[in-house]
Amino acid sequence: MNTDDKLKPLRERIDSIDAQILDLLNQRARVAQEVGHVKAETNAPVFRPEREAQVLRKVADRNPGPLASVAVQTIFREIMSCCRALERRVIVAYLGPAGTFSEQAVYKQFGHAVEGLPCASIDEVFRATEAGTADFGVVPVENSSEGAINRTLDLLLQTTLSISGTLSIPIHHSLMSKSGTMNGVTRILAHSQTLAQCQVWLNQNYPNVERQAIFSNGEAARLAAEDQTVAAIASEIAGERYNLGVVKAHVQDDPHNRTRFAIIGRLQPGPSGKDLTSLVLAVPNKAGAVYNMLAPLAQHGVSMTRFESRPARIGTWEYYFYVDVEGHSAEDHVSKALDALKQNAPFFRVLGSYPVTL
Ligand SMILES: C=C(O[C@@H]1C=C(C(=O)O)C=C[C@H]1O)C(=O)O
Repeated sequence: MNTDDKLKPLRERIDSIDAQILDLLNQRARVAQEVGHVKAETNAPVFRPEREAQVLRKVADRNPGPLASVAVQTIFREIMSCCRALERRVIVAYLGPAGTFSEQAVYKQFGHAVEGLPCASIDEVFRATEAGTADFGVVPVENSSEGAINRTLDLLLQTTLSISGTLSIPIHHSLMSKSGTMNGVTRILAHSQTLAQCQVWLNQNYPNVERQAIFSNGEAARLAAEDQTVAAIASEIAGERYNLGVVKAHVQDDPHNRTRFAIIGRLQPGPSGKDLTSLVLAVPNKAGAVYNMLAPLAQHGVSMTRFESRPARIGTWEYYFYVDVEGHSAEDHVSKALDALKQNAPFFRVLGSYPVTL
């Protein structure tokens, strides 16, 4: 038997399985439409991150292979995105233009059946979400090599929005230009964070080419497409969008470079069984204050997963502390710990409780 003869029955089996998958997908979609009708009657939120997190955890737990659990979750993320879009297409603001890592974060969290709303700054992402132009916003919170994104932390302090999720994505930067070479290039453009993340490599390889910080890597890529004297450092997705050639891939100094993003919105997700709570607080400037502030967490068996201090440039306090703890504020032990924290802290705000995702 030749190869084609051997493949024919296997392909027939795949065709018949595909027909069943298609049928099941549309059965699922029709149920999601019914969910949509129920929600519309009560004006209930379309996107329920705690439910989606549970669906994704369940498929990973049940997955017998040979497909990897992350692969199955990626597929189900998109299935849920399409089902959700039948209820209503959710609008998500992010730091634009298209092609930025923030846009990748939008798709990783919501799947591709959303309407992305590119914004010119982190401030504008908050504004568009607060004004209701967007249902949610996606903002960078911290980078593994460069630390906190201070503008986001400051805005989180003032906003009326809550955090309804966080996610982290690998950040791989490439040096790109229209010709795919550095011939004739006199300037390298990127966001200041990106230039900082690539500075050792740039010092070694292009010490004499001028570097210019601009508001986004996506914009750098767009400008490089228009100007032969400009190279951009950006994601390869941004490069593809603007038809750039890669001079050198992976030019970030840390190969494990990642950025964590927060989803902000008016929604306050319910408990999913595996959640985090983000809060911000301040303490008086005296000995032992931070120690005393955190004691209630240990007393109530609540683990802290993140602790970040930020000099207060706004408000009355010298430092604000951004703290993530395990659990949901609606859980008894967490709510008791938070009440006790509040007693010791002259400034205290829960930024949100939300499901843990990969
Ligand atoms: C179907 C629902 O609406 C959305 C879509 C979901 C899905 O496709 O499984 C899950 C949660 C919601 O974001 C629901 O709330 O159950």
